[in-house]
Amino acid sequence: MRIHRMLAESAAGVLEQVFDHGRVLDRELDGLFRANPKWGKRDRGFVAETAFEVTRWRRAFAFLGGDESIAALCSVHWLRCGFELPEWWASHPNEVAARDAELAGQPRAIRESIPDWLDELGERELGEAWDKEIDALNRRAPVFLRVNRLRIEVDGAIEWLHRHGIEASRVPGAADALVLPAGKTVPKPLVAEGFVEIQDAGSQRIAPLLDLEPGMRVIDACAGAGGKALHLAALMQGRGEIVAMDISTSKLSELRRRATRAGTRIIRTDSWREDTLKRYAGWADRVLIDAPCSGLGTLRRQPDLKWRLTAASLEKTKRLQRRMLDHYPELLRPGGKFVYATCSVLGSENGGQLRNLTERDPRRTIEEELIVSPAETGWDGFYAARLG
Ligand SMILES: C[S@@+](CC[C@H](N)C(=O)[O-])C[C@H]1O[C@@H](n2cnc3c(N)ncnc32)[C@H](O)[C@@H]1O
Repeated sequence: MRIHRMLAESAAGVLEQVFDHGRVLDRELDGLFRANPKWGKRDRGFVAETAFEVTRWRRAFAFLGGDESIAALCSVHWLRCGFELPEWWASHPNEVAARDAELAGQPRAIRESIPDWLDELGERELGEAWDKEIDALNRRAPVFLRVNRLRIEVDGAIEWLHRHGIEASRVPGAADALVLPAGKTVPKPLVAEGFVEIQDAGSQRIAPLLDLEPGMRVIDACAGAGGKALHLAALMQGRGEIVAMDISTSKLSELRRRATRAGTRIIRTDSWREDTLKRYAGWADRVLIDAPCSGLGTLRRQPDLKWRLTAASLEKTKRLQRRMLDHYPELLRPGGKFVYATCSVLGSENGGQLRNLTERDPRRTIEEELIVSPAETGWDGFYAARLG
């Protein structure tokens, strides 16, 4: 197999942005593909796969190639995929295959390609379980869909996808979820029809924890582009009121677009302002705090996170989580309930935060707790708990 020069250089350019300038991998690839609309599916696939796999296996590939440069890391990836390295490419590492056998004997941080500080933190917080969780978080994730039950039933969705040549299967443990075969996805125009949303099965476990009833008033306090808000609307069968809040107005406009597509009219967006807490105090039956977090549970889909995250940024995020837990429950009416959720596998962002809260505020009690382990489920890692 031959490597096309422009594609190889483009992949290396993306990696330079990610590794040297802390940019977000997905966004860099999106920008690149928008700037090169003539690239075919295979071209885009080659660039995306190179960028993702080199990001995921940065340290292991540096060990295999004996060189940390982006050119060498790409070479290792291509050699392992069976490509011939072109003579114009800057790096031609030797003995990659021979060093493969030695990789298994390297420290976990190298084998699993994570920064040392993060490996130490994972072990401190998860103990023995860290080994299998980080292994699971380094696997490639399949695409999961959530069937939009406002528009179609699960069997109907399987049938509809089949008619479009996509074989989807049910996911035990996640009622509205479907999974696609490895490497398959749903083309954008099909998603635009509103019958399904792309959403990991682990993420689909969060909204049901709110214990909703049609007609309730719900605040999704960190709604982002609405992955969970749309699910809440479906669970409420289109009856009641959902106020989707976020500090990002651009995410909320994306949410409005998705809500229209999904055929729900009960979601209203309202970006956080100084007086938001006061205006909505005591208003909601349910509040979802889907807090900003390290995102470590989603490393399969965002391997660049591990190179951007720092101990200092993690501490800052935890302080924000704590502030949210101190104030956002004020949005509840007396007797209302809230769910705190993260896509992290770290106890200190999850149960640790809630145990601190219940010590600070004895009125709060944990009613139900959910831990989604990537190693046990093959889904992204999530944590959620409902508090009364
Ligand atoms: C985990 S993401 C939410 C994902 C979203 N709920 C979903 O299911 O797609 C966390 C969100 O919190 C937002 N955020 C950050 N700081 C915030 C704050 N102080 N108050 C409310 N939202 C905030 C971020 O913009 C981000 O969209």
